Amino acid sequence: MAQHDTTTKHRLWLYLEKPHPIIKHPTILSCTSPKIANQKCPKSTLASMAKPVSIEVYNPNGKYRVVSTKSMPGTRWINLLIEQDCRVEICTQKKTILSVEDIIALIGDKCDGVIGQLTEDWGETLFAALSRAGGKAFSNMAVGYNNVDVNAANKYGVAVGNTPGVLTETTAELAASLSLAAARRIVEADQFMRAGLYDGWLPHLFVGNLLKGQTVGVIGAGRIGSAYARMMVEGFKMNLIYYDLYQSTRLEKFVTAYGEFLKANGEQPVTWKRAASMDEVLQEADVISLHPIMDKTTYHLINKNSLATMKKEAILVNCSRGPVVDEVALVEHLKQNPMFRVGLDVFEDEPYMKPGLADMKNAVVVPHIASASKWTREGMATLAALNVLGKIKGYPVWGNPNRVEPFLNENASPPAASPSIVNAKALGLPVSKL
Ligand SMILES: NC(=O)C1=CN([C@@H]2O[C@H](COP(=O)(O)OP(=O)(O)OC[C@H]3O[C@@H](n4cnc5c(N)ncnc54)[C@H](O)[C@@H]3O)[C@@H](O)[C@H]2O)C=CC1
Ligand SMILES: O=C(O)C(=O)CO
Repeated sequence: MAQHDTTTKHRLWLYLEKPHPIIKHPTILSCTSPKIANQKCPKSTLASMAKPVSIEVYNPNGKYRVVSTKSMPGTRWINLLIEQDCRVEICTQKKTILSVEDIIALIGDKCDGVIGQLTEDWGETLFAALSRAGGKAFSNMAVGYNNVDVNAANKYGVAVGNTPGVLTETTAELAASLSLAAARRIVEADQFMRAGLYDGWLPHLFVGNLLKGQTVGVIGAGRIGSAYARMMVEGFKMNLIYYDLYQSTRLEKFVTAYGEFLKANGEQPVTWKRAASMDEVLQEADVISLHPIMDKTTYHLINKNSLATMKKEAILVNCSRGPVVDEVALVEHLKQNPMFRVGLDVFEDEPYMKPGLADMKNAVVVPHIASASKWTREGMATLAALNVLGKIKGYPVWGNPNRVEPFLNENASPPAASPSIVNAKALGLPVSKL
C-alpha cells in the first residue's frame, strides 16, 4: 500500500494495491476528502465542510461521477455502474445519518448523480448543490421518499428515483412477524425465559390472541398492504377489511377465490370488505396494519381519537412511517389498555422513541428493518443505481414501476431504462416501450 501527500489534510489518498475480492474491476481508492474547490455555498456550510468525509472509489477513470452516501449490500450495483463508465464513490464515514453539509461535501464540484438514504434531508439545498455540480439524478434507496422535496428536485431538473416492488414481500413479512409477535407475546415470553423466571407450564402463562377467524384491517392496501393482507388471510384464515383511497380489485379477487376454495373444502370461508372510512376498519378489526405512504393526509392518522375507536384488545402494527402514528397518544393508550398491543418498525422521531414507549411490555419494537432481507436490500441497491444510471445515460423511464423483475435478474443485463422515477411526468421524461 502506497501513501501520498500525507501532510495535506484535504489530500490524503490511500491507494489499495490489491484488487477488491468481489468487485470485477480492481481499482479502488480510499480518501478522506472529496474535491470541494470552486463550490458556491453559504459560509456556514463551508465551515462545517472543513471536516473531511471519507470515501472509497471504484473505477477512478470513469467518465460519470456517481456518489453513494452509504455503503449498500451486494456488488452488482457497483459493477453495473462501472460497466457503463461510472466512477463510483461510496461514503465510508462512520456517522449513521449524514447531514446536509456532509452531503454537499460529497457532491463536490462535479457530480452526475447521487444514491442517497431515507435518513437524509433531500431538499432545496441539496438539489441546488447537485445541480451546480452538473448532476441530473438522485435516487433514494427506498420506496418511500417523504425525505425528498420533489418540487425542489423539479425546480433543478433532477430526476428522483425510488425502489418499489423489490421490498414488497420482505416488508409484508415483517409486518406479519410483528402481528404474530404481538398476538402471541413472543418478546415478553422470551425475556421471561432469559430472566430465569420459567418454573413450569401454567394455564395462564402468556395467553395471547388467536388470529384464525378474526378480522385483519389494512390501512393503505397498495403493494405492501395487499401483500400483507394476503399473508394474513391465506396464512391464518383471517377475514379482511381494508381502507384505501383506491379499490384493490386484485386483492378482493384473491380473497374471494380463497374463500371459495375453503368453502369447497368444507371450511369456513374468509370474507373481505372495502371500508368507506378508516374508522370502520378501526372499529371492526382485531389486527390493524398501517401501510400508506407518508404525506400530509396520513400524518397522525392514528391519534388519541382513533385509538379510542379501536377494540381494547386490538393489535396495531406500523411498518409505514413513524409520523403516521401520534406516538405520545399511543404510549398513553398502551398504559391505559394493557391488553392492547403494538408492533412497531418505525418511530415518530426516528431513531428515538417517545418517552415511556421502551417501558411498555405490550409493545414490540424493532429498528426500521422491515425491508432487511439480503435479496431485497441488494435489489434496492441495484434499482437505485439503475435509476441514476438511466438518467445519466439518457435512457427512458420504465413503463411499470410495479414490475421491476427484469432489473433484478442477475444472469441478464438489465433493460436500458430507469426502473422508477417518481417525477418522470413533471420532468417530461420519455417512457420505455419495452
Ligand atoms: N418500514 C419499512 O422498512 C418500509 C416502509 N415502507 C413504507 O410503506 C409505504 C408504502 O409502500 P408501498 O406499498 O410500496 O406503496 P404503494 O404506493 O403501493 O401503497 C401505498 C398505498 O397507500 C394508499 N394511501 C395513500 N394515502 C392514503 C390515505 N390517506 N389513507 C389510506 N390510504 C392511503 C395509496 O392509495 C396506496 O394504495 C412507503 O411509502 C414507505 O413509506 C416501505 C418499505 C419498507
Ligand atoms: O423503502 C422504504 O421506504 C423503507 O422504509 C426502507 O426499506
